[in-house]
Amino acid sequence: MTTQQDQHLDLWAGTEAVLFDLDGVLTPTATVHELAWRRLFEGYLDEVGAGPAYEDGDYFDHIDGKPRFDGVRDFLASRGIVLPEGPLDDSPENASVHGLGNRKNRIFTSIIENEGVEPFAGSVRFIAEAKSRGLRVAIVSSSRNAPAVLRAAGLADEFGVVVDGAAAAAEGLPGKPDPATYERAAELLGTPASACVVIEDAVSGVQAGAAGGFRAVVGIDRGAGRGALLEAGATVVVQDLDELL
Ligand SMILES: O=P(O)(O)OC[C@H]1O[C@@H](O)[C@H](O)[C@@H](O)[C@@H]1O
Repeated sequence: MTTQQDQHLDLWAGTEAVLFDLDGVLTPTATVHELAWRRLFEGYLDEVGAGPAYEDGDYFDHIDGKPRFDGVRDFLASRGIVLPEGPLDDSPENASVHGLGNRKNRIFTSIIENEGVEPFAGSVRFIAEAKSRGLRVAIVSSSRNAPAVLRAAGLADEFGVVVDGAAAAAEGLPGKPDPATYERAAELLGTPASACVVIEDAVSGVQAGAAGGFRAVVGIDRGAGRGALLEAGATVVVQDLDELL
């Protein structure tokens, strides 16, 4: 149980930019990631006969919000399994960190292609409100699929700055919970961290925002749990961005 409480937040006063996580914040794709990870690890644990079985909590405890291959490593570590890294483009059939990550990605992209992506209506309204107030906006996502998800959701033209998993890897930036990707987005927008608000749904992402000295971190509880997000350093926790309009 958390002892943390929401703090007072006057959202618009003193805010010059909003840095949005993508999956679970603007689009319901966090649940698609969650499902793809479940299918991957249920299949893998079954294949190698390792236990304990994959559970819902595993996603939030070891994977949520982190870059793809960190998610593979951290989940396997929870079961005491260490696999070779393999090459970045390792075959999804191979039992390596990159092979398993690529296997998960094959599952994720096939779900997105079949089902499409509809953004959260409250988040679309929030982006419009922020822009109408003259605020700068950026995406900071651990996902290498962020540009494709933004396109599928019809949001690609809204953001001039997108720091995604591929950009972070190319620049050698550590992933969430490290604040480096958020700091890079603030730098690209030309806005000091103290004037940026971070919006996140994952514990690792809230930790990244809290560690970066940003003006505020808004947590959206899409399953991680209100207490866990406050404990991780969220200034306030909401169920939907509509609540802040
Ligand atoms: O495998 P991808 O698309 O590069 O993304 C990895 C991660 O991307 C994040 O945005 C999700 O919140 C994670 O839970 C996910 O595992």
